[in-house]
Amino acid sequence: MAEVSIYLDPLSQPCRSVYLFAKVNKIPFKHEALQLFKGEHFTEEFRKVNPLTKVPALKDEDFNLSESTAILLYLARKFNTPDHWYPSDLKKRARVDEYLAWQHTNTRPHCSKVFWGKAMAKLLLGEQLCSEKLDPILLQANTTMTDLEKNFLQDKNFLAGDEISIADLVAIVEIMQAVASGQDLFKERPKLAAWKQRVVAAVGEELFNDAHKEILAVLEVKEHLPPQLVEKFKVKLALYTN
Ligand SMILES: N[C@@H](CCC(=O)N[C@@H](CS)C(=O)NCC(=O)O)C(=O)O
Repeated sequence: MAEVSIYLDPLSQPCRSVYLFAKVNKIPFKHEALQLFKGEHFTEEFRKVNPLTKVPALKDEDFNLSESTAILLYLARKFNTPDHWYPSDLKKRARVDEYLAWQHTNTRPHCSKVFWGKAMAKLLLGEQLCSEKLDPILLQANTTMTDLEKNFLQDKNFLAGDEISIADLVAIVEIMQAVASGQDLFKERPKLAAWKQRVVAAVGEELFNDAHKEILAVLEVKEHLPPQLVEKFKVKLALYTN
């Protein structure tokens, strides 16, 4: 049986959740490293794997799959990972599904906007967005953190129950994107910070740090981005943070 190929760039938060999940579960896979900052996701070769030109993407023989949450569930089912990641119990599974659905319009865009408004703006324009634009973005991200704590984490160890699940991986990587831009969303949130430590312990500190080392150094990126990419990114920044 041929190995599954997974296309990843660690600067991408959904790539990190897939990477963490595959590694912590010792899933054998061919790591296809793509660099978004070099525009490597626009090659003809990658378009054949994912015509949407986004990472992560998976290739399993003649089967191609995009979307991190679909990829996570595919890997969980194909490799029959321990039950706690995506519980077979109806209600426990529904809790994971509930978070995976919610995050698409909450944690994901709201933390990502912090990253674009701070880190990407610095890389593209030399400085973070003005406070008139950034303040509402930060307010939205903080409101989402409150919702996450109150409605999902509550008094449990992890977001969907007392054991770690796919929901925790999908959440932590998004929050870390804001942290990497210099916005520590865990600050003054001891409950959320304690949850983060439990997630780190569950996946292993070494693996967690390995997955996050590039994004945590993103502000030190000195290399020049290809000019066509800078133009694309500037359009996204303007649209995304308006
Ligand atoms: N909903 C998708 C999001 C994928 C996505 O937006 N990936 C970004 C990196 S975080 C990407 O590949 N961006 C490249 C581009 O838009 O040019 C998932 O969860 O996999």
